[in-house]
Amino acid sequence: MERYQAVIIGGGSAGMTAASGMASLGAKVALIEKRDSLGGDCLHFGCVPSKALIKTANMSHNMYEAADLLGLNISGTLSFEKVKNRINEARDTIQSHDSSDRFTDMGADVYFGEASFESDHVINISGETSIYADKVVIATGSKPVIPPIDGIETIPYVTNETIFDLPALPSKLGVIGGGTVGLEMAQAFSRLGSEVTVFEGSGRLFSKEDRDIARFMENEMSKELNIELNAKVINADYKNEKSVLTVEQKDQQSTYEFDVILVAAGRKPAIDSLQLENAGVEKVKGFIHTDTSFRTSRPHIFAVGDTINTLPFTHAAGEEAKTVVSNVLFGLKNTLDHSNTPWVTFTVPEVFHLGMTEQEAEDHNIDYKVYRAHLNEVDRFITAHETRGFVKFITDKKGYILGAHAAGTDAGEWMQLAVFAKKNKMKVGTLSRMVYTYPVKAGAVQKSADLFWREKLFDGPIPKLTKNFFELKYKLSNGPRQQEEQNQH
Ligand SMILES: Cc1cc2nc3c(=O)[nH]c(=O)nc-3n(C[C@H](O)[C@H](O)[C@H](O)COP(=O)(O)OP(=O)(O)OC[C@H]3O[C@@H](n4cnc5c(N)ncnc54)[C@H](O)[C@@H]3O)c2cc1C
Ligand SMILES: NC(=O)c1ccc[n+]([C@@H]2O[C@H](COP(=O)([O-])OP(=O)(O)OC[C@H]3O[C@@H](n4cnc5c(N)ncnc54)[C@H](O)[C@@H]3O)[C@@H](O)[C@H]2O)c1
Repeated sequence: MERYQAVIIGGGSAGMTAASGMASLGAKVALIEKRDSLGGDCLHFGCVPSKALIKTANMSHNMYEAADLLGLNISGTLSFEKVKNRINEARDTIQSHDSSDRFTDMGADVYFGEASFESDHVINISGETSIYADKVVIATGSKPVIPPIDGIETIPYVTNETIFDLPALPSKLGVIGGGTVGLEMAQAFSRLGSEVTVFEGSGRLFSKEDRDIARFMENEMSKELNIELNAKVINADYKNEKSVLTVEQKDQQSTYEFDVILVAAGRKPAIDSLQLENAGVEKVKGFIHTDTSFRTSRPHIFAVGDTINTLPFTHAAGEEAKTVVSNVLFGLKNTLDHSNTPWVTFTVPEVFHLGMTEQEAEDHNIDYKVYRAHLNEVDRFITAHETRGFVKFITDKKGYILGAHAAGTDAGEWMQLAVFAKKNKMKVGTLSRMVYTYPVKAGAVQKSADLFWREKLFDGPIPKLTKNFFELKYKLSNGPRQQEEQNQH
């Protein structure tokens, strides 16, 4: 049996990062992936195709909006095949960076097949090969949750794993779940021309966001989508090639008919086929349980990415995998603090999230301050006619950044500044004390940070003191001159 110093299960964002780190340090490493190529959910069915779709949908939407504004005529029908080509081109380009050859060149052995634990040190691959692992990293990601709706199995619903393969643009799309996947997809399809209805079981959208951002975004989304809140889908049926959903809302039942249903009701760790019980790895609430150094209940087995209950994002998975490299190879206990890990929801406007929301500051009884700027005060947004949105910094009473949140065009790009400042324990005022090129979108950060100094300079005792000082100075310099003038007369 081949023996490895580390075996990584799952060739997605986390697994590839861990494998390349360990192989680059010279360890004997195996990477196992159940699909026939590396890249994981992010590349094949997640971030990459969704962001390519969103960009294409926004291009089409903006073109119609511009034509309307500038008096142009646009004719023709959108080719969904061409939309898919753009998605596939993006995916193929990134896939080429994630080829198995790259890992083989680094010295890792790549196995394609489904891994499961035979024992705590022996991993079986598709019932064919078994390999021995001194240490194991589980990085098998997550999969969509299919809610227990009566008849759901009778309708040809899609998930993020199949929506990018639809043969045609649906004219009516129903989305079950108004979370990140649901809203990003719903808006993109709406912007391509589908009529989209989102059914959200809870009473609000953007529930993990700061309340002001969530309220603002809910309003923005309602301009383009039919949003049904507190909506419980209780039945699904397939009639005359249409999916019919029965929805309960405020004790009333209504039926809706769609060409396509997207199920976007959350995700769960993809760990069922691993046979964790053979290795003695414990789970809590369906996630693999780890300590802060990503060790599971078996200290030689580690878990990272979407399999554990941290932040379910590609960049979080990557950082966890980087942290685990030295823990696996050198027995260290490095930890990772996700309080400085941001996330972005790629709707229009985009939503940026870093750290504490105002409600979390309240809940923790923190004496906090809010510095807020609206995009309609920022020249770059005014010139682009993109003034919808705002920035909100939450700080402690001295001005140290606890959280930073924004909604606005490209917020995910220009708010990145806040991550640097927070990670380096800076006060919000520091973001004001640097020169911003005029006019840039990051001017919104400067505008909110300026308020820190404005408050210090103009709301405290300083204006009174300076007023007294200038009055005195004026008197002193004017007194002798007036006397001189009188003497001359
Ligand atoms: C539609 C959508 C859009 C998203 N957009 C973003 C975004 O814009 N930004 C962002 O940060 N995050 C985004 N995410 C989340 C992101 O995709 C995940 O957080 C990230 O992929 C998690 O990485 P991972 O390595 O843990 O899992 P994955 O990338 O899913 O990798 C797990 C790998 O393990 C393999 N595997 C599973 N079981 C086995 C087994 N038994 N044996 C061998 N291999 C196995 C799988 O085939 C897969 O390749 C999005 C998710 C979705 C669904
Ligand atoms: N831009 C990004 O970084 C990005 C994009 C997409 C996904 N993701 C990641 O993927 C994860 C999963 O996304 P998601 O949208 O699938 O999950 P989610 O947890 O964000 O949202 C699921 C939503 O579905 C609702 N829901 C659940 N069951 C329902 C039912 N039966 N009827 C109606 N509503 C129901 C929930 O109330 C929730 O609002 C996210 O947490 C996010 O981390 C990230």
